[in-house]
Amino acid sequence: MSNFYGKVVDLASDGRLRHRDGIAAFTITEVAATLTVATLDMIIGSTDTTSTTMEWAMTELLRHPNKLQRVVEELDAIIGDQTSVEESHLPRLLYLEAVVKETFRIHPPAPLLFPHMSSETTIVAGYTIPKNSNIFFNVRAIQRNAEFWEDPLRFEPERFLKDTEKRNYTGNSFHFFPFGSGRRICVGIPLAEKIMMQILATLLHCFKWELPNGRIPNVKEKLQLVLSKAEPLVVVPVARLSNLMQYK
Ligand code: HEM
Repeated sequence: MSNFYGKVVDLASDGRLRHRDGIAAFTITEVAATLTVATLDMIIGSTDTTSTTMEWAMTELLRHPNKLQRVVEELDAIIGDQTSVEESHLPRLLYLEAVVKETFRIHPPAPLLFPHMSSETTIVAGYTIPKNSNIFFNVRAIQRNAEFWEDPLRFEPERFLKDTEKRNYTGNSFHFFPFGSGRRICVGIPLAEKIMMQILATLLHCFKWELPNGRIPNVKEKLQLVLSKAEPLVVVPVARLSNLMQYK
């Protein structure tokens, strides 16, 4: 993934990045080719990951009505029913943020991150990893490991309300890193975070979500490009705001 960023890093690190008047220089062909790849990276990296996580978050909330109720109460307290969700509301939606993080913990869209390669032979926990090995980090297994997480399969957003400094997306905690870590960490984190919060807040603020025949959605997974739901979530939206102008 992301040959553009890789190319810049590689050229810079082995001194091949040309400079003109002190500014890094590329030919027009390099710019066109790398921008195409970078744009594809952005589209592939951003669409399925966010839409899948949205579906998982809704699934978990519908399976846990008391958590859903807490989100709705927070939205009502902070936004009310006379206005729509604005970007300025998002930093105050702390419980919703915890819901998003807990969703990323249990259902990381990229369960093995993206493949990495060892640049030299190294020993980790007594195992020798030869140079040029393909390495996959099983972040899904780590984030469900009972050694690091109490009752790891339970959907419990409250765990992210404590210790918020450590439990963030920076990749500095090796118990929670759905966006990867280090120099190839996802470049879209701020955007992904905002999209998730804005869309989920809007969906849950504007509508009450009902399950056809009251059927509780299951959590069966299917590994495609991302780790998605095996069966799509089917829900029925019902308007819940008294101010109908909000739906125009
Ligand atoms: C739910 C949302 C997202 C998740 C879970 C996610 C996850 C990831 C992961 C796991 C990586 C690889 C990190 C590694 O191997 O260490 C990555 C890389 C990347 N992501 Fe995302 N991503 C998301 C959204 C986005 C968005 C919104 C964009 C762009 C607008 C984006 C663009 C990229 C790019 C360009 C890379 C490659 C960075 C590099 O190789 O240097 N992603 N992402």
